[in-house]
Amino acid sequence: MQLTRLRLTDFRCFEALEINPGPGVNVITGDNASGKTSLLEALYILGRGQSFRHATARPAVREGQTAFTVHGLIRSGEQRSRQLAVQRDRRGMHYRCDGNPSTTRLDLVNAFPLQLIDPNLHRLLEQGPRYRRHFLDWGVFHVEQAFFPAWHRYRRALRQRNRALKARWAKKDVIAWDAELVHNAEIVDACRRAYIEDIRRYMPAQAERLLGEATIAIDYEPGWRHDEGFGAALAAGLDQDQRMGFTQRGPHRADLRISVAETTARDWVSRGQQKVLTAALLIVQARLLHLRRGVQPILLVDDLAAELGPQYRDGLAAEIAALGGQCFVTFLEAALVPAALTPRRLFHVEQGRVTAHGDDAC
Ligand SMILES: Nc1ncnc2c1ncn2[C@@H]1O[C@H](COP(=O)(O)OP(=O)(O)OP(=O)(O)O)[C@@H](O)[C@H]1O
Repeated sequence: MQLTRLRLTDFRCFEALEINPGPGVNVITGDNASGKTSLLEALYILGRGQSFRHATARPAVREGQTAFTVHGLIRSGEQRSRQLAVQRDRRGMHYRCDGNPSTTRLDLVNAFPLQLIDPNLHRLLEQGPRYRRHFLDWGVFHVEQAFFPAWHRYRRALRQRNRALKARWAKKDVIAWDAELVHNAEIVDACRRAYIEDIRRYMPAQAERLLGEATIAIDYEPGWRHDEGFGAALAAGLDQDQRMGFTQRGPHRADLRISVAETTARDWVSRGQQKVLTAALLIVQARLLHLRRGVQPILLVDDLAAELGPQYRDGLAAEIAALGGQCFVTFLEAALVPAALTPRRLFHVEQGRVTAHGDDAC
């Protein structure tokens, strides 16, 4: 998988920009506030249909304008290139794949799998379960075919059940959704378990290489008590659900407990180590996607050098390079780029303009 062209219009500090990234390592350099993270944000929007900086992509519209567009040309193996486009205007987000409007951002997610390693990575370990579910489900979505349809049906049934609970409908109207919930929850749960098994298989070696510590435990909490089936858990929680007005158990409450040397990761490791541990998890996900689907996701790495000493920085750089896929890595200046990430193409950003250097740079 390779992004061969990126075109931006009125995106943050970029009025109009076109770059042709190279196949392997693409390094983006520039002073503070020059636009490096904005470039990664544009790529992220192309692959996820949303920003990683804000809840909405609206702040990314260039000041004084009403809309931005991000266009990308993607080449995947021998297949023909695909064109992806995202526009944000006053009415909201619009997605196009190969010129056809798309009502959901899932077409982008499918067509352009990408992972982000940024200075906020530690949230995965430190903050609420939402971040860990997001991490888990990105991988499960790409690798386990049965996951998404079941997850979609589960969420639809959950919305209906919660509506019935909120409106204080009779018990029979609430439990009318339980069979649909249980059927789909079991599929979602089985997909997540299978995926976690794969992560557990590859994580110790990855963590050993990056952190010098292989005793990593990843415990999966499905969202209800392990010793009972989901149907029984829903029945047991019905009275409480009625009091609270929503469904409290289920795969929508799943979480991961990540421990290092038998201590919860967020208590064990420094900020730098948290960054490396989380990066190790994302790198394992990228490897799994390649192994299981033959797809090399694109890696976006913002400010690799932040909070990392030379040992971790060089180790992480070597692992990113060893993945062999396309990556975009930002640095304040070229002198800070670790040897392992010698770029195929280097983009220098200055005041909303980009100059390219490297093989066939244009
Ligand atoms: N909607 C917008 N319209 C115009 N300019 C914007 C908009 N949003 C942000 N900017 C400007 O774009 C510039 C790029 O910011 P960005 O965060 O991408 O820089 P950076 O190179 O990653 O910096 P750092 O190294 O400090 O993280 C900043 O000067 C910012 O003020």
